[in-house]
Amino acid sequence: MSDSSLETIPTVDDALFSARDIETGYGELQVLYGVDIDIRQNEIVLVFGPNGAGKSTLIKALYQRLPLWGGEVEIDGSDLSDVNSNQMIEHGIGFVPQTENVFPNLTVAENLDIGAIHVTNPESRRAALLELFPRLKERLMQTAETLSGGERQMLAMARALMPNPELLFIDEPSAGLSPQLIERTFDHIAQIRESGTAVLMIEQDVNAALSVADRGYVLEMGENRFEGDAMSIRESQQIRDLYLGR
Ligand SMILES: Nc1ncnc2c1ncn2[C@@H]1O[C@H](COP(=O)(O)OP(=O)(O)OP(=O)(O)O)[C@@H](O)[C@H]1O
Repeated sequence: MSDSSLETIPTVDDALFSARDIETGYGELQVLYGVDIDIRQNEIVLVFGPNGAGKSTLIKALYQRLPLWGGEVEIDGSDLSDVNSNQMIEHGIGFVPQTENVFPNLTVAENLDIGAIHVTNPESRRAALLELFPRLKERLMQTAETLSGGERQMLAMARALMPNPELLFIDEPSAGLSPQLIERTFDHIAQIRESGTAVLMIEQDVNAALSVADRGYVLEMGENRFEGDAMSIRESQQIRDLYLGR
């Protein structure tokens, strides 16, 4: 399949993060067949595609929550093949999973403190993040289980941002949120980029995600199908018909 209206960007030569030929799966089931992803500094990159394409599998593999069967992952030129997911933050990469991304019985403040494990100046970092997420400031002593869905998503992002990662992976930031909250969540993701953290996100609400993304990759049946800048994707009739029809 090809789409002449979509500009294909060859390998990015100034990438902060690069993944090449990623292969993985579950038991006997191979899900990814040689996927490539590049992320530049201060860039929001969106991965989208049909259900079952392997998007969540990809983000888990890139964060080493799933063993790689093949391929290479690098940040700032250093190889991450032998780095486990608990050490990823030491290499400047944070992760906001779709579920179980906060400690429900702990307060907002305690959740942020837990995110501060590798932070040299946690007080000033916390203050900076509460500026970014003022809603959390008003709820510091409230337990995470009592937050609304949107507030919980903010807390999950703030917690992952405490160590000031260079790159944040976010799995389905809009999952379960109302349209108004979806818009606010993507505004926050744009602010995260402004504050100096690049973002790789997977998102079903592609139109909303493209409003802030710089580039996007379409994944289909475990392979790269298209890649391009967000405007090319938005303007591609073929991509609209194939992937944005809902
Ligand atoms: N833990 C697992 N064990 C076995 N197979 C799995 C597991 N998780 C996912 N799969 C399979 O891997 C394939 C890709 O799933 P994945 O969740 O990565 O797709 P996705 O693109 O994120 O889909 P969706 O948009 O529906 O969330 C699917 O066929 C799925 O059934």
